[in-house]
Amino acid sequence: QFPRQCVTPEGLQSGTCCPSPTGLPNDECGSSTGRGQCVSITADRRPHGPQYPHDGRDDRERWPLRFFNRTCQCNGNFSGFNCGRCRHSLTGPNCDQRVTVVRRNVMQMSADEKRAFVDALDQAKRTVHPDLVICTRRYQEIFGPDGASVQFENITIYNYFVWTHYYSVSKTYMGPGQQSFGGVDFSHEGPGFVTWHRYHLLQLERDIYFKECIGCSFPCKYSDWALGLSSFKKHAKSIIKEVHMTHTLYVKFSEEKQVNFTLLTSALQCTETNPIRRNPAGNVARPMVQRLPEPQDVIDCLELNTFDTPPYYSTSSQSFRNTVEGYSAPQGNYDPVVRSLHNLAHLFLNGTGGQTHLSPNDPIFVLLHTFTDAIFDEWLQRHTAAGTEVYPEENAPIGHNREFNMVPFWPPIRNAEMFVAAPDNLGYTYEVQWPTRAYTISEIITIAIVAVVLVVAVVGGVIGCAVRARSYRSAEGLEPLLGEQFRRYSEDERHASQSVV
Ligand SMILES: O=C(O)c1cc2cc(O)c(O)cc2[nH]1
Ligand SMILES: [Cu+2]
Repeated sequence: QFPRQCVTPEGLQSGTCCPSPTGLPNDECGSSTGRGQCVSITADRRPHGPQYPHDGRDDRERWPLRFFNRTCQCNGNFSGFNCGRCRHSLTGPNCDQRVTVVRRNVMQMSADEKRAFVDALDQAKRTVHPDLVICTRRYQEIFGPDGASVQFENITIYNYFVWTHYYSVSKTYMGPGQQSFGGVDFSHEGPGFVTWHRYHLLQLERDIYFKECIGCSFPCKYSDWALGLSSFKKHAKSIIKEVHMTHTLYVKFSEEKQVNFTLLTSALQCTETNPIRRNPAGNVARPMVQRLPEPQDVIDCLELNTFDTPPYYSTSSQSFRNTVEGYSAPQGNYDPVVRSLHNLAHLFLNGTGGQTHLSPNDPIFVLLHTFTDAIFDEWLQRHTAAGTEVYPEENAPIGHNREFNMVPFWPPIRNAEMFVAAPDNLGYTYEVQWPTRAYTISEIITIAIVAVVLVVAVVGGVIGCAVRARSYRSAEGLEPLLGEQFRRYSEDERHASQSVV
């Protein structure tokens, strides 16, 4: 989560992480070429919700101040931990060329395209992250006994994707012999769910194409998990087939053993032991999660106009966020036994993909979350007036306030920065055919009545005209012509006027 250059004992003691993109002296954050400068980090101070009552205990509070308090602030179109990259949607040596990538349905890709996608993920599983390393201890323990070493490790690009999710959901360590506190989640059960997972995917996309070049991209793919189980047999392009596609990946991944992180002691232990498990058909003991969401669920959820509602938690009702996350019914009403949309898609997998601390290990996570992000983006676009002010500024669960820096990303990035329509601001669009609402019975009846009335009116009008035209034509033979009438009238008038004179 921090740049390799910054995690030296001196770097951590100084609290400053402002590397140079060129490696030259006096060029922190590329300041010599005007790319950026080193500044103090601001972290959200607003109150968080009551779910987390242990302030002061967790390294992730007011992220990332426990580790660093100075970072690069990049100018103009530059971005990245050392201002050596471009902002999302820009590319080129001067970051002045716009790029937009299209995130497509994995089922509509050719076999070659699918293979390229799988290979890219597979390579990400084996390639060490070029910039970032992870801490394997709590802050208190990161300095070795000699003070000259620190506890950080290299990690591969895909495993970094797994680890960031794990770190964001892990429990708060409460001290030796004490049970960890589980009522904390920096990426789920709050408004930050959509913004956190959006950045998570963007970061994977960028890391896979870490050597930025014009025309290079690795757009995430999605799978439409809202096809519904009933559609499985009907749809040749069903999610089951796509599950098979990722099974290839699954085999490759399992050969290398999976990362399984467990917080057993104070240390963040990481062991690559378990294979990915996925067993949708074996969900028999859990009838509630034996189905997938239906297209109608997506339609209903997109019709919720309020982004989030107090308490901005997994108990919120009539909240678009809590509905797409899947803690309320698709129509928005909270029900503790309901699992819908995104959560239902996770739980349906019945295995690795259904457990928050492990789920990104299964690469289907990328497809699942890309579709979730597509729904979020569609909501943002349908609610174009939804500026960041509709995102709660305070009293959301810890980590979820609008200005909170999302844990554990580096450089610091606030929830608000991801609450923007992707095509204009983040350089990607979705190719999705959104389902449309079927008419209700009463609407069908209304439409039928209106149609009948219209037909009657039109037919009546036509008949009326025809009758009138006919009677007019038949009267033509009896009545004098207008010219004649006029002539006779004029003659009468002339006689009258002559008699007056
Ligand atoms: O129980 C749930 O609703 C549930 C499981 C699960 C796993 C996961 O990785 C998520 O991101 C969410 C989630 N919800
Ligand atoms: Cu998820």
